[in-house]
Amino acid sequence: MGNSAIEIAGLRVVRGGTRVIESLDLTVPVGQVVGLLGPSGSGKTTLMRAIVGAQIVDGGSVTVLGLPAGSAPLRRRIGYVTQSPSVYGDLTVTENLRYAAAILGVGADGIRTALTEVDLLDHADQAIGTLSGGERARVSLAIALLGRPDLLVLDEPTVGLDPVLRRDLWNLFHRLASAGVSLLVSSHVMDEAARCDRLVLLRGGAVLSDTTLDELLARTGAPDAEGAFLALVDEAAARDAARGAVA
Ligand SMILES: Nc1ncnc2c1ncn2[C@@H]1O[C@H](COP(=O)(O)OP(=O)(O)OP(=O)(O)O)[C@@H](O)[C@H]1O
Repeated sequence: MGNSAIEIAGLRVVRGGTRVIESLDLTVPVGQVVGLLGPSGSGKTTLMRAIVGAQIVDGGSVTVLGLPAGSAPLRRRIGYVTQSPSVYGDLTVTENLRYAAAILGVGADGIRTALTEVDLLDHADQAIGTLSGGERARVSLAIALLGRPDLLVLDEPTVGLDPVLRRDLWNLFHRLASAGVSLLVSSHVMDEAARCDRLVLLRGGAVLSDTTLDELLARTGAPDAEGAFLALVDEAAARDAARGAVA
């Protein structure tokens, strides 16, 4: 697997007859927090689905932890949190974790560790339906952490969270990365870019840029990630227009 958690070459995805991703190449290094940023509809969720093996792909290769995406041995090694996580509202936090833990063969200690990591021990016996949105989001993350995954794929995990919780979660992501976990975290909140080791900017199903925030700011001369992203979008649109003029 070398130093890459994810290697994607020439990925092509068609959904509902629409070409959503066209020839996408991407490398996600091991032990880093990589942000996947881009406007609504740019293909973030589709790309994540392809990485976790939940998306039929039409071409290219997706290699995850050295294995083809979707391989059975990867199931335990990847933690995936979707935008609408499925937890059982009438069960308690612990009961939900116990259910997932039984599938993964994880014991009571593992449940306690996961709850501690997301700071939910105080809510362990509370029914999911009575939790706040932020608490519920952390239950999903705790479930994803249960199998001690090598790769975490998190689809907008901080949506709707207050600034304190968002900061705490990003601190947790970096603690996990320091322990060797690789994280791919999508967001369309550009101020979260500053918290990532690397940034992948998507537009129209293609990678517009894959670099560090510092390099991105230096390259575009923009004051922040949002400005840099807009500069790159304008640059790409100008290129598209020039190509159209030649054709
Ligand atoms: N089943 C489908 N049929 C047709 N088009 C689809 C289907 N699923 C997704 N798409 C289209 O694929 C594109 C990418 O969707 P995707 O959910 O990956 O974007 P996203 O970047 O995650 O968006 P958001 O930030 O809003 O969650 C969108 O234009 C969407 O409308």
